[in-house]
Amino acid sequence: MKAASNLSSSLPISPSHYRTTAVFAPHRRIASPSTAVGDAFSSCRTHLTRSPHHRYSLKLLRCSGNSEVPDQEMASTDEQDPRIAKIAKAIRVIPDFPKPGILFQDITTLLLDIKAFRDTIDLFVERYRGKDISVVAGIEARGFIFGPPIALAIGAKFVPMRKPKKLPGEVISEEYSLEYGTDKIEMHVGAVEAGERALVIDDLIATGGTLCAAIRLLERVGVEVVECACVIELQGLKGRERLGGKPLFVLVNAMA
Ligand SMILES: O=P(O)(O)OC[C@H]1O[C@H](OP(=O)(O)OP(=O)(O)O)[C@H](O)[C@@H]1O
Ligand SMILES: Nc1ncnc2[nH]cnc12
Repeated sequence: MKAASNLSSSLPISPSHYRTTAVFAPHRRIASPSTAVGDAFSSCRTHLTRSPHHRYSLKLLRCSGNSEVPDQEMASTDEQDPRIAKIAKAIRVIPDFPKPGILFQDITTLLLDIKAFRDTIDLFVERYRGKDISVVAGIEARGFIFGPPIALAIGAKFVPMRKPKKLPGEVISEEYSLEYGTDKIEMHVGAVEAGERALVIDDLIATGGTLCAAIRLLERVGVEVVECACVIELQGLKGRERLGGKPLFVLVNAMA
């Protein structure tokens, strides 16, 4: 198998696409967020800039719930979890896929890098273990890759949230808007019970429409969505703002 470090060095991208941002939990409290869960889960955002020569420089942003204190230089990089940079580096960026103008964040290369993949799961597990979460709801398709190992590790069940007409049993569905038109996600009736605490997981947040629909679907049946978690957040699309104040935890920030 090709070494992970070589995967990203062969990326067909121009230097202007190399800027990536990593967000991580340094396991300490920073600011006091307004949401109960935000206090327990306050997180720290680092901006990680990859030069054409694959060197990284780091800047720290403070982040609590959905609000940030922008651009504080880090005094030192000691607080940076070293796993984050390697995860960011293992994600391949393909320009003009699936259509011109889209910078596609390809997590399949992260899955080839055993250490980076394991670190990705571990970072989420470290954050959510012991938080009384009984449901990990994963969004089709790439949320199915990250959700199950997290669910098993924290002792929660995994509930797939699927595209329409894929689930064989009785479903409830929630529609959401796309750039052009609408889409739907569905969940089996009876998969969750009112009063359960859920984590919603996906690989990536772009406009936030998908996560927003997942939150609505779970809340309609009385489930408390504790937090949403993604490996990647596309900056500039304001997906976070669509989550109605629900906390969002991401590992890597990338350019849309
Ligand atoms: O924040 P949003 O604008 O809603 O976009 C994010 C969603 O888009 C991607 O899935 P996609 O719809 O491409 O489906 P796939 O995972 O089945 O390929 C991604 O995996 C998220 O689920
Ligand atoms: N730029 C992107 N890369 C990967 N998945 C996406 N889903 C929506 N936008 C995406």
